[in-house]
Amino acid sequence: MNINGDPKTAAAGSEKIIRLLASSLLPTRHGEFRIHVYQPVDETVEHVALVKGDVAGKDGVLVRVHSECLTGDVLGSMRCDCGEQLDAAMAKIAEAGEGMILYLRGHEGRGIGLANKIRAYQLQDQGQDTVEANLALGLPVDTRDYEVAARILSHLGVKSIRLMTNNPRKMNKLADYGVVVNERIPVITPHTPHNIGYLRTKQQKLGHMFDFE
Ligand SMILES: Nc1nc2c(ncn2[C@@H]2O[C@H](COP(=O)(O)OP(=O)(O)OP(=O)(O)O)[C@@H](O)[C@H]2O)c(=O)[nH]1
Ligand SMILES: [Zn+2]
Repeated sequence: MNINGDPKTAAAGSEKIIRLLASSLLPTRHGEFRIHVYQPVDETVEHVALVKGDVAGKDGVLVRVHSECLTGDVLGSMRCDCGEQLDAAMAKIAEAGEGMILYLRGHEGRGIGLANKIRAYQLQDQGQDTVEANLALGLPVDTRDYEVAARILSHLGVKSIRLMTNNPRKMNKLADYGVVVNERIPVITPHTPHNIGYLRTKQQKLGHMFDFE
């Protein structure tokens, strides 16, 4: 794999080439992490790896591959479970003393972007579910790609992971890029009247694994 994006080798294959742009310590509510900012060559989007402990050369590293959700992660929206999942994943990594969050930008709205996600919310307020709303807008249900996550894991020397997700398709998509996923660890957050419909649709139409009591 080409780590630093040497353009000479970029032409050799169709692999996405990533550059490590910057790194620093990052104290958080969940203790100290190291933040790395990556960017694929010829793209402007910046992705984040938030790492705790020494993960290089390790097997079974606890990993959350998190799709950016401005409304849930930053604004505390209760329409989805993203913000709480991110918090729960960081807490679990802190407890374990080792692991990482891969925060993928450009995944907003399962790939349709923020404005379209908000348009989809408007349709959901009129009775459509999260899948129907995307389709009604003439947009795909999920365009997310996980190659950059695989490249970052490889750059950081991670040998295999325990993936924190309720979405088995995410495991498969990472595996398609060569990531060895040893185990899926559920990230279940409490449901509320605001997100129960959304969670049920994810379970029924998108293959997410939840047990509703
Ligand atoms: N299009 C659309 N995107 C949404 C909606 N609600 C949340 N999202 C986006 O969905 C992404 C998260 O995907 P989810 O399907 O909730 O979960 P996942 O990442 O597939 O699976 P987990 O690992 O279990 O969280 C984030 O980028 C959110 O911005 C919605 O109603 N419509
Ligand atoms: Zn969300």
